[in-house]
Amino acid sequence: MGILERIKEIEAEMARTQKNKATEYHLGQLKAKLAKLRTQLLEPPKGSSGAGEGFEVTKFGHGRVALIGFPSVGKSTLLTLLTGTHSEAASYEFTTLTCIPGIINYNDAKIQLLDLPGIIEGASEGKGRGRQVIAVAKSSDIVLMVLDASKSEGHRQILTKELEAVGLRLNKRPPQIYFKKKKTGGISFNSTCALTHIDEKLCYQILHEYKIHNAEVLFREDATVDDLIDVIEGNRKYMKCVYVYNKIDVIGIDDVDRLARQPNSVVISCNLKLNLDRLLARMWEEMGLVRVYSKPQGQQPDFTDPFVLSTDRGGCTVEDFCNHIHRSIIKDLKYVLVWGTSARHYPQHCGLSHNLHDEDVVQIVKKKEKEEGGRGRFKSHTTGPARISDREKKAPLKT
Ligand SMILES: Nc1nc2c(ncn2[C@@H]2O[C@H](COP(=O)(O)OP(=O)(O)OP(=O)(O)O)[C@@H](O)[C@H]2O)c(=O)[nH]1
Ligand SMILES: [K+]
Ligand SMILES: [Mg+2]
Repeated sequence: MGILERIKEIEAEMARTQKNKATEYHLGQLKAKLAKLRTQLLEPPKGSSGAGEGFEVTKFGHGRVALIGFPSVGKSTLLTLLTGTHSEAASYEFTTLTCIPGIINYNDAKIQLLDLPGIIEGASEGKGRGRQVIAVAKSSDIVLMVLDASKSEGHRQILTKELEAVGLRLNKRPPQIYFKKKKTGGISFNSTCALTHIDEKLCYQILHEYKIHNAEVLFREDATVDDLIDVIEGNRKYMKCVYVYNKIDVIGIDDVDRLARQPNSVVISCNLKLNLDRLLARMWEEMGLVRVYSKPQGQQPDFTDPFVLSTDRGGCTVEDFCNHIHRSIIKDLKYVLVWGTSARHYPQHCGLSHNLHDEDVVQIVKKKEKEEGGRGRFKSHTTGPARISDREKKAPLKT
């Protein structure tokens, strides 16, 4: 029997099993079996790179955003509007058949936006180009789930389920479960709080399903069986997702209002170019990018050309910033001077572990160099965090 048939069989068995205390262990075991099969399904066929023809797009810019949605919700129309790169749009389904990249210039950063074919229910099991599309989504920093505001609200759940089936977790944080495989010693099971979804026996049973007989498990929250399986599998990807309801031009104002109030949602109309600026701002927020402007001694920082750091990729400390410029900088570094919201006073002398904020200005002071005086626009006696205003960015920084 193939993997897909076995998945179907287990799903059918789960559907006909009543949920109660007596079936809890059996259902837990089925969940673990299902998760194992889905992981197997994700392994690329032997001899292939995994991406598939038309989907191998090189990463570009400071971040990558994927457009995921059912066919004809307006993904290509949106890409064309936001990036200026033309992607064919039409009223028939599956107009887009490959991955089409475009670039958004926002806040002096470059963000790669990817248009993708529409996906449908069953995509995670290989329907349509579902597997390739989801692989691209996984390679992104955030997902924009594009939905047709005039269609069923169930679409959001269907797509979320498809993405979850391949190990994507949207707008969730990893479960607070410590898990470590051991060579000997059996299973040690502990928790720091009361557990209402799982007990020692069920935990053992799931570990047994994975043929794990020696391990340390510590629950730091009231987690579920699904959470435990996620931690054991260890291959889950936790991503931010913004739900983008397009085509609000064809629905009533009450419905627009209701959709706009859903969590993590933005309502737009590509046809009327409505609310696209809000969508970009939201995308920027979720990406958590940090722009740092480098200030050479005695000169103005270049406010048009930031170094862009990311908490998810690499981190945002002074050390990360230095390494971003050049690996050799750290060995000659004495300290850095920081202006911006991360500084307690201007300029603050900071070491490698200092966390930088978006729009900070940093001057590197090398071991031999003399530091710059505290005079000028960002005075050293300035107290409290303050954003460097747009006006200050434009005005010359006296040094
Ligand atoms: N009323 C309305 N129609 C829109 C809007 N945006 C896009 N459309 C229309 O929706 C249809 C589908 O648009 P596409 O951009 O091709 O959608 P898609 O999601 O890329 O579709 P596939 O590539 O087939 O998955 C086209 O006829 C668009 O003109 C909108 O804001 N309002
Ligand atoms: K279409
Ligand atoms: Mg399209």
